[in-house]
Amino acid sequence: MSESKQLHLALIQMDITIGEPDRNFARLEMLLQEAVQNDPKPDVIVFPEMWNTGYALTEIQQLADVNGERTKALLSNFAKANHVNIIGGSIADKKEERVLNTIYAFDREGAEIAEYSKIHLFRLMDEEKFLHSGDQLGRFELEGVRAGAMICYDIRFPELARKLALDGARILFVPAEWPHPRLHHWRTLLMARAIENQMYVVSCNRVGTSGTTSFFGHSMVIDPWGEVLVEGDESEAILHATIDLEEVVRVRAKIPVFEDRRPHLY
Ligand SMILES: NC(=O)CCC(=O)C(=O)O
Repeated sequence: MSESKQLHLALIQMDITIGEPDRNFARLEMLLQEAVQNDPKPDVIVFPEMWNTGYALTEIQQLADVNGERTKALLSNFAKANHVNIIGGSIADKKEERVLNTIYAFDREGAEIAEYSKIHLFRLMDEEKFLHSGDQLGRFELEGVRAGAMICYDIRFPELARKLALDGARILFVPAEWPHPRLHHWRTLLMARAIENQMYVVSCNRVGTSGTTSFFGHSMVIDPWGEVLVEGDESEAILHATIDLEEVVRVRAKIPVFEDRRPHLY
């Protein structure tokens, strides 16, 4: 029987004010302080996609965080001061003249453990007109366990999640700004990624509205058997769940999907 490896998670399902990074930084700092007051204290905190600017794409060149410096300073300092891992949602960050949609993650000592820029840009929200796509996978180690990161629209690409799982990921983080009317797609795709890869999926979606677009939250933690451990509604909230990463090993032993694959046929 394997030992358990528990992690307490906090998902900050926040509203985002479009085009106002100062307000969003202030709001996030307040919610981070609230998240670490929970009993049990979280081991990992996660938040949504593009939380610094929202989809202010026509002004994104001016608003994006240059080299992610402001974001990295806040998240690294907070992680170290509170001895907590942070999977920092994603931000609009500017590298030279290019704006990307990037996750920065930090360990309990405040050291950067991951940087992943969204690979698949979402045309329905004009991302491809204003953003550049990343060209690296979101692979990293969290508390000695392999983990993966994808951003929002990326979850429509099962090959990407499978690649991360084949590389050993036991937990997949998914920050998002996923709006109505596609709640059914959001829930089904996240559950499929968890069940088919027999891994934890930790998704954090924003709430609130931007113009005529309304974001539904429904952040979820899904276990490797496909059970939903926690799910938000449409209001701002900090969601908590405790996971046991050894459950991935148990589920993979019960139905050995990874041993039964026959990739030479497909
Ligand atoms: N921000 C996004 O990538 C949104 C993706 C989305 O809404 C979808 O349906 O896919």
